[in-house]
Amino acid sequence: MRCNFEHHYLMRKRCCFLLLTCQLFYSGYTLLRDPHHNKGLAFTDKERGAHYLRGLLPPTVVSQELQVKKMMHIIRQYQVPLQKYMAMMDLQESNEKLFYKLLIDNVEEMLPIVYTPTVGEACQKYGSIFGRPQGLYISLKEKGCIHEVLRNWPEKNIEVIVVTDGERILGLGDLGCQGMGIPVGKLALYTALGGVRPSACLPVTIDVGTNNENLLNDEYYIGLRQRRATGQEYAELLHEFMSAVKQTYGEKVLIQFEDFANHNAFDLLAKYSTTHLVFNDDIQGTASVVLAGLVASLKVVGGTLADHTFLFLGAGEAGTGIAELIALEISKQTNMPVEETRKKVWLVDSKGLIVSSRRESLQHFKKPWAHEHEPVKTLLDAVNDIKPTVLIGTSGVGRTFTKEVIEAMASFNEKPIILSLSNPTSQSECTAEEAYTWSQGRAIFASGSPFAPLEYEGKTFVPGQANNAYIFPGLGLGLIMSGAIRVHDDMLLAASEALAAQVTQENFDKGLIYPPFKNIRRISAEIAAKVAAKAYELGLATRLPMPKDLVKHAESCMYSPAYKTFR
Ligand SMILES: NC(=O)C1=CN([C@@H]2O[C@H](COP(=O)(O)OP(=O)(O)OC[C@H]3O[C@@H](n4cnc5c(N)ncnc54)[C@H](OP(=O)(O)O)[C@@H]3O)[C@@H](O)[C@H]2O)C=CC1
Ligand SMILES: CC(=O)C(=O)O
Ligand SMILES: [Mg+2]
Repeated sequence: MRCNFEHHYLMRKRCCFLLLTCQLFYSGYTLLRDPHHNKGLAFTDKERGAHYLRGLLPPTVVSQELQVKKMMHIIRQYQVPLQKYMAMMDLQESNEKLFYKLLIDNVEEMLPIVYTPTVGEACQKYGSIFGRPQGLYISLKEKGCIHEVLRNWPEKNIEVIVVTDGERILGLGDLGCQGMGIPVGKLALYTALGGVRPSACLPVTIDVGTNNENLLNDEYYIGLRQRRATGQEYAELLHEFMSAVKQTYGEKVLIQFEDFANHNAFDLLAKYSTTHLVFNDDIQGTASVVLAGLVASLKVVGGTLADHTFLFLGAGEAGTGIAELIALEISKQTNMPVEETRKKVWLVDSKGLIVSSRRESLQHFKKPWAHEHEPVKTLLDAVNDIKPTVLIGTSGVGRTFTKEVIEAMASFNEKPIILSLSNPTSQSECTAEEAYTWSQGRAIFASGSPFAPLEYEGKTFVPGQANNAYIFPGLGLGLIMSGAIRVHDDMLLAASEALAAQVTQENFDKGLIYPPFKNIRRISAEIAAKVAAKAYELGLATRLPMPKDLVKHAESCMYSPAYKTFR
């Protein structure tokens, strides 16, 4: 479809006029239906009088706290997590401040609803539960006019974009256009966990089709009904998008690539990391959070990172991204070249252990991990041969850490470190219960999606959540507040260090290697401060001069969900 520029110009003029008239008569019924300003029953009598709300609300006036309490009561009555998700999305669309207040005040309870695992189910069923559209859909139909499409978005001062093409949604595969739930969910966390203003956040889904036959045959599917565009057609659409974003929002807008398939993810990151403020959360955010957990766990297992041996199940974005950051950190600590430190890390993919005899047929991101070793087919054999101290699941395939695998880990490690990172819960390589039971309570365990605390032989274990949600909100805030123009690996290391430093003895005593999410805003401020400091140190910051107290500055930048008083 071609864009008619003249028509678009006239439409924009009309919109500006409407906007002005909206501002002039921004009251009454319209005000109640504007999610950014609506306060529902919390409008005071004075506000009701001044803004033509009399009679549009029942007479009682309640506090925001009571509204949160009532909403939580309603949400807790839903038995099905997807119903809770839909209630939350309705709230976000009707009263944004109440949505964020509720999410911030009940973060541990609500994170599994707006994020993994429930967001995965929401994406699978997005077509059926689709109500009001959230985010911006850029499909092949928009080719040639993406710049104009971006201008249709109501907010102009965008600071963060989370973009997916829906091809690898969590461990659920290709969900096409229905992947939109992921950018929407991630950006809700940017605000709730990192304090970035909601109006500065833009969720985007690039729709180039889907290869998911079920969706193509689903009458409720909301995306393009065609197989995925690839090659030049794909690259051109992505390039137009990346250029249009920079043209529209400037070079300081942060673009987070999320849940792209690995055959595009690495290339997109390499291509745009020198021209845009961009990072890939699955490769880099995940690496930073896992490194933090590993550094923290050294306090329990002892030794340095270099004393450990790491084995991954899954050698894609998450696996090789984490592997590289571990190797980089060991290299920094030991002054050994990274080519040497990589030898501490082994990866298994769907064909077995990655070894030198497979080098020729390996994708480029696996080649650095093809060490000298006999071919090994199964994970169990790899565990028995390599004898890792740390086992990390990034395969996207559930229940692949079998009893035999975990028992083997526990047979040569006093405290085996076992991380099942794959999401959602159904794809986790093992459950918390399996990790603790099969290791006789000795495993140090964390998972990508949350597991409830459990008892084993009279002791309560609290499984931690190793999820990039600890990192990207603080990382993003640090980049934004320093006006950074590029993401550098040292910023990921700084974020990791800041997170590891937040784990307390009390957390360790419960078996945690991450601090609880209830303190996440303070943690994000610490991460943001360290990231911003690194941006200034590297000469990549543009907001000068550097504030004296970066943690305080980060806190002062954070969005507050408290209602404002209207005159
Ligand atoms: N906790 C967190 O914060 C995060 C978790 N994740 C999760 O990690 C998982 C993987 O994501 P990502 O790395 O991006 O995906 P990729 O598709 O890039 O990589 C998956 C890897 O797993 C391998 N694999 C698949 N099936 C098997 C199997 N049966 N046995 C051994 N290896 C297998 C693939 O092998 P091959 O290359 O041979 O096909 C590939 O190397 C997802 O479930 C995702 O949700 C991702 C990011 C963050
Ligand atoms: C957490 C995340 O980014 C993923 O599972 O893809
Ligand atoms: Mg992801």
